[in-house]
Amino acid sequence: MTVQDFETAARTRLDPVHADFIAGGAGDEITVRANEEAFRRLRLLPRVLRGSAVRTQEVTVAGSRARTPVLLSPTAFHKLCDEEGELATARAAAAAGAIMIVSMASTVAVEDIAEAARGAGADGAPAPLWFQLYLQPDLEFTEALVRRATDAGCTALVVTVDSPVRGAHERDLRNGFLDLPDGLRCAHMVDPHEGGRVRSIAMSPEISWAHLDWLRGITSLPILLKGVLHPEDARLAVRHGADGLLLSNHGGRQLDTVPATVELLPEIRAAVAGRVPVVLDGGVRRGTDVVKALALGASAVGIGRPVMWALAEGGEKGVRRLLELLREEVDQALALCGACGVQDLTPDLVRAPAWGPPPLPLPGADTARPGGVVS
Ligand SMILES: Cc1cc2nc3c(=O)[nH]c(=O)nc-3n(C[C@H](O)[C@H](O)[C@H](O)COP(=O)(O)O)c2cc1C
Ligand SMILES: CCCCC(=O)C(=O)O
Repeated sequence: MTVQDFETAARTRLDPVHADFIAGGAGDEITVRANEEAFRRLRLLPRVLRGSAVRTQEVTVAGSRARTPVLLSPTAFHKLCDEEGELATARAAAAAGAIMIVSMASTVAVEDIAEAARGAGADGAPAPLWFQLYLQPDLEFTEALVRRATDAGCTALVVTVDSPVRGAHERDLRNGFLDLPDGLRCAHMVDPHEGGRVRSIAMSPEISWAHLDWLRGITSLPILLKGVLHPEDARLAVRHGADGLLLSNHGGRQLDTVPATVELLPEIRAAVAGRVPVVLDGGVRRGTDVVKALALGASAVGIGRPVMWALAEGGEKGVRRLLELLREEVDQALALCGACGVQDLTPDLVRAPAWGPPPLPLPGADTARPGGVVS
């Protein structure tokens, strides 16, 4: 019945160590909880008598058209949840017309995921696939991977920039979950030049804006930055040619105690001033969460853990059901808000507690947003 039900069901099927890997976050998991709590604290203020009989959920983000504003954020290791792994996920996403962001740490290669998605797209239309990248200090390797994703038909790159080092996942440390089980590997990290040796993904503190400039120079695909939280970095991202932001705190898995993403959305939107789309992920569990984020200016929202739970609970069918459920809930919320589609969702439909920017103005920041009503 609900997105949260998938977690309960999945836990009866998953190795508890793997369930902890999925559910867990960094440190005290303060940010993990904050993401969901922030959505619960927001209130919707609907409009009436607007004639909202015909409703659509279509969106276009960074040039990719989708039948739903809910996209699949990149999550690693789908074969922990289902034998078919990312193939099952891709078929379900394609059937729903949802954008799937393939993780660089996927257990199936992007070429095979693309083929599965092509076979399952509704109305013969290819479902958009994006590719998530951790920029590797080995630029030759990174460039080869970008080519692979491009040749496989991915229509955007999502560069994760919140991981100069890996977050401290204490559940995994306690459980001794430090490596993939035998037989599973990161499909993109197998090096054909080195006899099939599997490289590890480097989370590298040396990565800087210069690397982004380099990436901008080698690809014409749209580039979205995932994990920008500071408004000044949002401005810098635009200046460095980013085509969009995925406003994310990695589901609370990197720096603990950062704010909930939906709390930051108005500030980040103000910083980019409409120049690039902002997608949000973190804690989206209900159709009303989707509507709140869209009303506050997100172009789409991503879900991470729910996809893993649904995959563990019912494979491809599970993920299909998850996406259907969210479609139904979003449709219901749109109707009740008097909206025919995403374009009708405006900030006045949301009442927010007084979050607001820090007490001292940021240099150059737009500080004209008082607490209270978001407008
Ligand atoms: C099990 C798991 C694996 C993840 N793997 C990746 C990854 O490979 N790359 C990445 O950029 N983000 C990764 N993330 C973060 C997600 O893309 C996303 O930001 C987060 O899960 C959204 O929050 P939610 O789980 O509350 O929906 C992962 C998250 C989880 C839970
Ligand atoms: C190298 C795997 C990265 C997975 C990840 O990003 C996460 O677990 O949050």
